[in-house]
Amino acid sequence: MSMIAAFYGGKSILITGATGFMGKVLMEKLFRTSPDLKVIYILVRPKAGQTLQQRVFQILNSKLFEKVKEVCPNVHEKIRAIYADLNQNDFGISKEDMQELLSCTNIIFHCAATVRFDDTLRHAVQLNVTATQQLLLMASQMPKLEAFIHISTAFSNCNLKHIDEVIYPCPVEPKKIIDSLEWLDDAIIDEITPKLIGDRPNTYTYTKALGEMVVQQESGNMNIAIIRPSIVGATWQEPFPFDDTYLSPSYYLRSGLIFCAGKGFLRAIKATPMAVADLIPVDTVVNLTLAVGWYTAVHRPKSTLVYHCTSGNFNPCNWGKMGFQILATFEKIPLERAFRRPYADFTTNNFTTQYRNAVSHRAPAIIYDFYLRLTGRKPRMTKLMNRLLRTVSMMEYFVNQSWEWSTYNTEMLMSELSPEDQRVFNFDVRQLNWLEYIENYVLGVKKYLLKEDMAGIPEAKQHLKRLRNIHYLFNTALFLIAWRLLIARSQMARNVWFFIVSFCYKFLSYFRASSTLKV
Ligand SMILES: CCCCCCCCCCCCCCCCCCCC(=O)SCCNC(=O)CCNC(=O)[C@H](O)C(C)(C)COP(=O)(O)OP(=O)(O)OC[C@H]1O[C@@H](n2cnc3c(N)ncnc32)[C@H](O)[C@@H]1OP(=O)(O)O
Ligand SMILES: NC(=O)C1=CN([C@@H]2O[C@H](COP(=O)(O)OP(=O)(O)OC[C@H]3O[C@@H](n4cnc5c(N)ncnc54)[C@H](OP(=O)(O)O)[C@@H]3O)[C@@H](O)[C@H]2O)C=CC1
Repeated sequence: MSMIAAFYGGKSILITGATGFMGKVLMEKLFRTSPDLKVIYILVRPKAGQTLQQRVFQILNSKLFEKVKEVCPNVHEKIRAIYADLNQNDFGISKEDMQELLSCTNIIFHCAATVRFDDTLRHAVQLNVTATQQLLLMASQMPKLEAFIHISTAFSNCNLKHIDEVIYPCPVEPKKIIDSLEWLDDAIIDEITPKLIGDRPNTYTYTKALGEMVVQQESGNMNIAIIRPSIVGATWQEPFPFDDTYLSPSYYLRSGLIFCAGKGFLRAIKATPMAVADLIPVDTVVNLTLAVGWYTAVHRPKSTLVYHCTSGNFNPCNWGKMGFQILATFEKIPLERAFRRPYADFTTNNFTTQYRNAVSHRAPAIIYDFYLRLTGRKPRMTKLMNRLLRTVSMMEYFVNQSWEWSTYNTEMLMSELSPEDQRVFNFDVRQLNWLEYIENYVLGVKKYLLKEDMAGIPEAKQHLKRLRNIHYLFNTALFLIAWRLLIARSQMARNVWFFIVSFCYKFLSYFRASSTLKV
């Protein structure tokens, strides 16, 4: 019997960010392994014209929850969606709901955040720092609270090369930042943002570091733990390999890029092939999170423990290997109607990157838009390409260096688990087979995101052959035009040309004469 699963039985659990990438997988695992839990409160806001109930309905009816419905048929009765907007004071939660949350909650998993790299400092602080502070204040008034688990990121201290499982101080106190944002106007905030974030690449990593400081400062006598996952990717094993049925900004930077590589939109990136690609499957992160929730509540460590949830030190994979495997999979199972043949050119040089962007990305987009215009359609490729290149430039920081995360606490926790818990809540990434994982990822993009049928593979392969022929034809035509222009202008080029032509002529004459002799 799993001790962790039993621990969550009968518990009232509060999850923020339950509609997000990680939150959904966390909820799914909780229901699947502890169907006798009492209730999961989720703090949700209406979004994209959908009410809270519609959002919950959509989640429960997604493929992700298929297995849950078998083991927990009354799952819809056990989810209690509470209106909450983390940007508002007291999250805009009604008095009755707040009363219920305060008096019943046993465990909190705080997943909500803005994960966008391009968010303004004001918004990122509001969500990743102020909201965390408010939630801790709420938690401190919960008499039945057993553990508060805060999800941070392994990149909160990405300005360091070696990162320990400790909370590092930031030069400016979070409280001072929160206070000053109240009276500073947006233009001034934009101006001081680069100075504040210092050697971090974006507001996301900076505000996640501030969030950790807030957790430390406001922990009081609560049992708190922090989890720092690296780059969270699709599921590895559970509930089934690869799930990406979620709409979230993380999608754009994972499956979105794989999609662009498969379609041939993205053919070159500035990335260091030997740098570690510290991807971690979302089910691994969720398993560790649930194990940490149990350990923190039951063992009540004296201080706030930080757990790194990374793959690099256990089972490293580098960007070169990842790119190669993505391409190898697209060779076997190509996407339908690709724009160009998939190709991955990794370069670390700025000039080559600029050149590649111009020749491999922008020029084909412009030519294609010209074709669309000619055929009376709306051009769209250049806009798409600019957006893609902007995204790729934002990830350059993360794909051109490696970090070293210590994992003492994570390893300690692993050793504390019973063999059954190690199996049910497996977070040992040493068992991960990267080639298989990446292949499933690519397959998932094709099957679940693009909803492409495997029966279309022969046609997709034919299409790639046509693209290759067009590519050869185009390059030959380009070469001949360039050569023709050169011959018209340079005597030396003409001499070389005559030399080649006469050489070929002599060779052919010799070949014809010798074959006549044989006959
Ligand atoms: C040469 C080829 C080589 C092969 C390529 C290899 C690819 C390898 C894949 C591995 C990924 C590598 C990751 C790099 C390192 C990241 C390090 C991360 C560290 C962290 O802690 S990350 C924390 C999480 N944060 C993120 O992951 C990034 C967050 N995302 C963003 O900040 C923004 O998305 C971004 C990147 C700034 C782009 O912004 P924008 O251009 O504004 O686009 P949107 O996000 O608004 O979305 C675009 C568009 O797509 C729609 N969308 C989103 N999800 C889905 C979905 N699941 N299905 C369908 N459509 C989706 C979204 O609604 C938008 O549509 P619109 O109609 O509104 O335009
Ligand atoms: N994805 C990754 O690669 C990594 C993620 N992390 C951390 O993991 C956690 C979860 O990330 P992930 O699931 O990817 O993020 P998502 O963007 O997928 O989900 C964010 C969640 O926060 C909610 N949220 C955002 N703003 C508000 C608001 N104003 N009020 C109420 N809810 C709000 C979203 O709700 P809504 O659906 O309404 O927008 C959504 O449920 C975050 O703390 C992140 O920092 C750490 C490392 C890597």
